[in-house]
Amino acid sequence: MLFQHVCYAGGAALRLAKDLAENNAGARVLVVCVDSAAICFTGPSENHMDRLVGQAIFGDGAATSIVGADFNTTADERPLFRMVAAAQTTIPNLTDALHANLTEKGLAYTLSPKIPLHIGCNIEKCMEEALAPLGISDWNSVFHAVHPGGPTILNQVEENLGLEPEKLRVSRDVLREYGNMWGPTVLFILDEMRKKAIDEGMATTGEGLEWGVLLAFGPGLTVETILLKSVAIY
Ligand SMILES: CC(C)(COP(=O)(O)OP(=O)(O)OC[C@H]1O[C@@H](n2cnc3c(N)ncnc32)[C@H](O)[C@@H]1OP(=O)(O)O)[C@@H](O)C(=O)NCCC(=O)NCCSC(=O)CC(=O)O
Repeated sequence: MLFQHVCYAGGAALRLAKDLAENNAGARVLVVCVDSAAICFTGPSENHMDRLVGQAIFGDGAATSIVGADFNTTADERPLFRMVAAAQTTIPNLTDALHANLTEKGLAYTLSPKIPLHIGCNIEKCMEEALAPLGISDWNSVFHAVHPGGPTILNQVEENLGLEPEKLRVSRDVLREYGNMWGPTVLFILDEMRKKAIDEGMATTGEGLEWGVLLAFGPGLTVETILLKSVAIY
């Protein structure tokens, strides 16, 4: 069980499930990702404006996913995305930017106003590490499932990667509809993305594209990066 992983839990759980599935022939791993922002609810404090920010954007969420390797078409199994590679990176010297401590009063967190900038400055390196083996350097040629830590974080990712506005539409839609649900958020985004692809008659689950990335951020600052391959929609 992974617990208290907060915002990058969805990426970490998928990465771990991928390892388990690939190393246990025939295994199907049920990922259950649940977070409740109630654990960090506090009254307003002039000394902790960041907690007001969290209370404004955080939401409760739960999502599940089944992860397997060597899927079985005869059993009517239909994969939605393939996780080709997964990595966790810690951006150095930023342990104070975002941290959460379990206390008697619940989860007490600190959000530096500079989190969006820190993520923005480091995001391209994560993209390069994930996509260089495929020779991809045009970030608009892939689909993006980006954890929407807040609107400014998405703006920074968009700006630093030179993304067209449409690229983060699903991340923005999920943030607007449900809030930042911490770990489950990226699973909501993958689900919305493949539903949107079906509704809009696209060729693949990844907005009609072949390759994509899942990016989840959290305390550390930690970045979970998963290289995804979409699946054709028939
Ligand atoms: C909170 C916002 C939605 C507000 O956006 P707006 O465009 O309305 O306004 P803004 O960014 O100019 O900020 C308005 C005022 O709030 C202040 N302000 C913003 N963030 C603050 C923070 N963390 N602590 C204290 N003050 C803060 C600004 O300095 C500014 O003050 P003044 O008016 O005095 O100039 C945005 O700033 C945002 O998306 N921030 C990122 C939130 C975040 O940290 N998410 C990570 C959650 S954890 C997570 O999900 C994991 C992860 O992502 O790593």
